[in-house]
Amino acid sequence: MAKQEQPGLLIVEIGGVRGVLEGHVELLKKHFHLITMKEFLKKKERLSEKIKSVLIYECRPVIDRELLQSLPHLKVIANSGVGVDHLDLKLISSFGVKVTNTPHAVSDSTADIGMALMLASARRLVEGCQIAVSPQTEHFAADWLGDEVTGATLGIIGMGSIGYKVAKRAKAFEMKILYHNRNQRKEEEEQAVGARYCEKMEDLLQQSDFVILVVNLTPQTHKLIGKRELELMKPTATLINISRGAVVDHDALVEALQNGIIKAAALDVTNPEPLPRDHPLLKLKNIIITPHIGTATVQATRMMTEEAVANIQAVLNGLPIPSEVIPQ
Ligand SMILES: O=C(O)[C@H](O)CO
Repeated sequence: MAKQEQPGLLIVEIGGVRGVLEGHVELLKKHFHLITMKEFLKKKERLSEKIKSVLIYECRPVIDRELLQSLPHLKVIANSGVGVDHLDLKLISSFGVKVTNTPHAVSDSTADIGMALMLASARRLVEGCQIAVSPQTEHFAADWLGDEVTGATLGIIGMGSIGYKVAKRAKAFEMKILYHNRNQRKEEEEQAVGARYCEKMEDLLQQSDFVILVVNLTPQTHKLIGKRELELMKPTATLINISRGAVVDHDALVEALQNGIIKAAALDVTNPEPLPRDHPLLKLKNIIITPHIGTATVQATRMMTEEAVANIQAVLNGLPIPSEVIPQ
């Protein structure tokens, strides 16, 4: 019997910052015949009929009308990661192509980064580290004190799977938990972690010592946090962003941090990434910025690839899709 040909999976490249991790290639090869974008562009005529799925690794914007037109048998674009703001969902769906993402794989590692940023900011870890390693340091004494998160109020904006994992961690730190969700109250999660729902985001902003952003980037959440929202926050409060940079108005944030409207910020995401090297946010002392490393763990990246494979297989075999993204 002739060996059945593996379905062709188009990926951007292998390795480097845009590519599928080298360590995951074997796993993918078990299920698919891998075709890199470079190979595809060279042999478009021959390969376009063979490709049924595309794997987008992290948030690389490579899907446009021209590519979609050149893949007549494409069934699914599997996004490795939860955020799909880099994809034009309506355009993709108009080609009859499904989009999937990996919300389960990313939730623990991204929630961990949220906690890490909160703790690092509260205890001024980066400044402390600089004192400890500076050649100028003669004795270990900082002329400042940090804050404890125990007993403080954490406001979670966006109680999805990552927001809930943040809440579970915050409960273990004995924090008071508030949350706001645009559409849906999450009563089960509320009870499990003892969180209080704020129907109005304004109430959460006014009451929280730490505000963490865990929403998807959509036209509704673009610049969700601007001058007005920052002014509602306590002057002693810290803003943490682990969602997408564009959820926060950066000019308003610079102003708020410079003028003591809020105490500090800790961002794993900015707009753009990276920020231009002369951006005013990079010059402030009361900010911590990390380079979008929410999912940058061995475990999460592996699970992301596995979850993407499961999604693709479900689409190709006409089975229920574990994580389909439906255009709103
Ligand atoms: O969306 C996600 O899952 C992360 O930000 C990685 O891109």
